[in-house]
Amino acid sequence: MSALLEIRDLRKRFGGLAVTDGVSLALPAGARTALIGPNGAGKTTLINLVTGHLRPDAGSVRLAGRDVTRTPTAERVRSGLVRSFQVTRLFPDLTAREHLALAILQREGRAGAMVGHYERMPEVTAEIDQLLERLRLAEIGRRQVAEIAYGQQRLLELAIALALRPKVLLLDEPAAGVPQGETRLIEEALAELPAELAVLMIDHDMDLVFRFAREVVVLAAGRVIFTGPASEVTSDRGVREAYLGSYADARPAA
Ligand SMILES: Nc1ncnc2c1ncn2[C@@H]1O[C@H](COP(=O)(O)OP(=O)(O)OP(=O)(O)O)[C@@H](O)[C@H]1O
Repeated sequence: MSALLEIRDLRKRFGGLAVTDGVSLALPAGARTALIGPNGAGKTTLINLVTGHLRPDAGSVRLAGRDVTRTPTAERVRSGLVRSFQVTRLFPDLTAREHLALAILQREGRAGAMVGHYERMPEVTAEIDQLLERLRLAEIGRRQVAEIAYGQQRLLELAIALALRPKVLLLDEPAAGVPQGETRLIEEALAELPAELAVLMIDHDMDLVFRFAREVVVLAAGRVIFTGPASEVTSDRGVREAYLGSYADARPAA
């Protein structure tokens, strides 16, 4: 089957620096791929090129076979290319339910101004209930974001992303900043993502990477230096020496 997300020979320079230097990768349906690499390797830039927040100098991005290299971000989202919202993009005085109503209305192409009336839309409230249940957030649905724990805010980001019905989901350090006791809930939510969804996750936490990802892509100085099964990344000499440091002896969870 052809890839849901296909990146071909993508290039981006900032001044004299080739930050994305001929990157190609493909995610089929159901992919669980981690994008790792040292600070400054170009991970965030690559994600920004894929979402359309940045424009590449060369190369292409295809979504479900369609070239979206020049497509505006909002249209990519509507086509199923979704990046998880960051906590910093949540509205502190809106409730979790209101955030999900906004995402659902946006997906349906209905005006955000209707969010004040969403409780009178049974199909919207039913979907909100389902999403909250799925992310174990049912109890805090009516609380303002400012009042809920940070781990719950990160679960809400995932719920919002799922409300947009993604085909491809890009996750930027989904558990970063979450206190130890709450990371299990995030990992459970990640483990329960729809099977057919293609997921690309950036993370520095190698324990999380090994538990989540089946495939790992290692980026260094803007180039892919390894693509392969998570079980093989730590035995790759170049990756071991240059990029995993103290994790070089780690092994994927059985
Ligand atoms: N808008 C920009 N203008 C100029 N240089 C930039 C810009 N954005 C990123 N860079 C540079 O590009 C390189 C790659 O940055 P990027 O943030 O993509 O790396 P990263 O792998 O995500 O790093 P980290 O793990 O620290 O988040 C860095 O050297 C950074 O300074």
